[in-house]
Amino acid sequence: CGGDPTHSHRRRAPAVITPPSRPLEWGDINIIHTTDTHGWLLGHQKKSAPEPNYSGTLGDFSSFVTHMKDVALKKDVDLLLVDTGDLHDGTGLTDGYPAGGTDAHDSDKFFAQLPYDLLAIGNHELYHYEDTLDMYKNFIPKFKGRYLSSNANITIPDSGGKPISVPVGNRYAKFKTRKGRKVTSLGVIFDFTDNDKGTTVQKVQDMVKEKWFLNAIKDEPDLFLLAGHMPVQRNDWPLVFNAIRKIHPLTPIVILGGHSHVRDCTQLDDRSMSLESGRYMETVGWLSTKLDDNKTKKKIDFSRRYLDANRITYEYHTGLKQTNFDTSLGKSITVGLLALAKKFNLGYFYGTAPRDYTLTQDPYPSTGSALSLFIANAVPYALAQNNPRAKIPNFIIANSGSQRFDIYSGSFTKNDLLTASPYDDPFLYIPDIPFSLAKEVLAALNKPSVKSDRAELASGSVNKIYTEWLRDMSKVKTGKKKGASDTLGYVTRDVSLPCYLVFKALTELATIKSCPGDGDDTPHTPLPYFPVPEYISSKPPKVSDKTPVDLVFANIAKKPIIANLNLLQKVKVYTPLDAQKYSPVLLNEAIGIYAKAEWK
Ligand SMILES: Nc1ccn([C@@H]2O[C@H](COP(=O)(O)O)[C@@H](O)[C@H]2O)c(=O)n1
Repeated sequence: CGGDPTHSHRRRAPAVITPPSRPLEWGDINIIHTTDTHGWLLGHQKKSAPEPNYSGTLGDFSSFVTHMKDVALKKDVDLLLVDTGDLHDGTGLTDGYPAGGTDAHDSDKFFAQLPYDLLAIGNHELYHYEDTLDMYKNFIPKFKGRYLSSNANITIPDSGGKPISVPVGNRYAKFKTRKGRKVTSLGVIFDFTDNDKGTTVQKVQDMVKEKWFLNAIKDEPDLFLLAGHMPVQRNDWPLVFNAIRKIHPLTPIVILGGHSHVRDCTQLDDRSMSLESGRYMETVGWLSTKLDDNKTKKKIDFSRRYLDANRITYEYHTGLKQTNFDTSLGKSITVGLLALAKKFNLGYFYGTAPRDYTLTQDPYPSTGSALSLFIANAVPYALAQNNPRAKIPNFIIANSGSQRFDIYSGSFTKNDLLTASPYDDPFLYIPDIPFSLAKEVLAALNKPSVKSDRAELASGSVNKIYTEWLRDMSKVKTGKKKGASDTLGYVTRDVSLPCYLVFKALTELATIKSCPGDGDDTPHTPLPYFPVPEYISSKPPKVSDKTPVDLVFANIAKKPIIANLNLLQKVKVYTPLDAQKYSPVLLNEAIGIYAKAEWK
């Protein structure tokens, strides 16, 4: 396709699903891993490639897990199911609830029907206090001590009404597998700072000094199973890993990470493996290990695989067919999710999208860019409706991370709107900003900074890790023979970069080794990729640099915008109180309002 964004036959490719290339390798302990599911529980429903690769529903996944448990029984080995967070925010099933409801309250009931052995909290469980409270009261108790939040707390009233801060889930779990192996588990989240009032996140570097932590890791299990919402590269895993290694130099350690939405695998040493399994129910992770007697430093045998989440994959690995694959639980989960979609009116029709709009397969800005559609067309249109300030020139800034998924040509529904743009954030404005200053703020926000990896993650630029992964992938030559029919999809190279440098115990530098061999279960041809800035803006108004404009921005960008306004001028000190509500229209309504008017 030569990078030509208008030449889009690649996106209209027929919806074929390539089967896996080879059977899974089973060990003594085997793990199925999900992460960052973000409400994609009915799977990816669009017909354009690569969406059919990810078309399995949570019901299909449930049937898969049931059959895999049977295979494990026959092989007489252990099989564990683990999730590492971010169940909220991402589709109509989580975000399309009627007024007065709570995000993911209904979809979580389906998730809880799966036999998860271990779960960890994600940052999307902490953006809104009411979501965390709902998890605390209604979801977490269903997992009987296996939902972990080692460093995340919620404040609730005690029996006398006094506020107390308690772990949202459990700090750690110790359990025995079916085969009687002892497992010690933690559930750690990165140093997240955008959490809501009434929730707290303790820095990982402080958590590892806590008495409860040192007590929890004191006795040697057969396996340390560390689940956490934290990328397996460029983050704080080495802090937890090193604390354990100090006491247990030979015990196998498996790390299951998340948050940056990539497929990734690293090894912190020869007796450990760290796996991250993508996002949005696109990927199901597989990790297996053959244990030894923990007497020598020799390499432990690990394998890992990234499965495309579809029925062809599930049937292939369970040796079943269309006709005998579905379990009654699996079927009832899918039927229940479809009923929820109906109840939330997710088929509500806004208009017909005239083409595909993508986040990274088209350049920004361009007519095919979903970011351009949002910030240059939809937001200015939606915010101008019934707005007394509409005649005052404005410059609108949003974080590109606020847009979460592509829009495909054809029917554009409430579910499509919420997958593309799920956040119900308000737009704020600061009046009388000279236009030249407004432009400087945007430039400053997008300036590459020399932030530490930890600060980068805390500031939400995890999107950068994901897009860098897409960029690296788009350069991979798959070596496909002419005429071969690899479909579009992820082409993971865990060895794509020699090694990332990470901070080890905050002082020493250490290298992290990528996992050997090919991780993808199904071969693909990579998608085209174009870079995106972290912040995007509306088209500049046709005014002079001195003209005062309304600087309008998405609520989540308030802190960095005010900080930059104060860095770039000294006439006035801006505070959060200077930011006022610009319009009753919320971020997740803008494209719908535009589509209703423009996409007949
Ligand atoms: N209300 C919100 C919450 C988050 N964002 C943006 O989402 C990105 C983080 O999502 P992950 O799934 O990667 O954790 C990040 O770009 C946040 O700024 C938002 O825009 N509004």
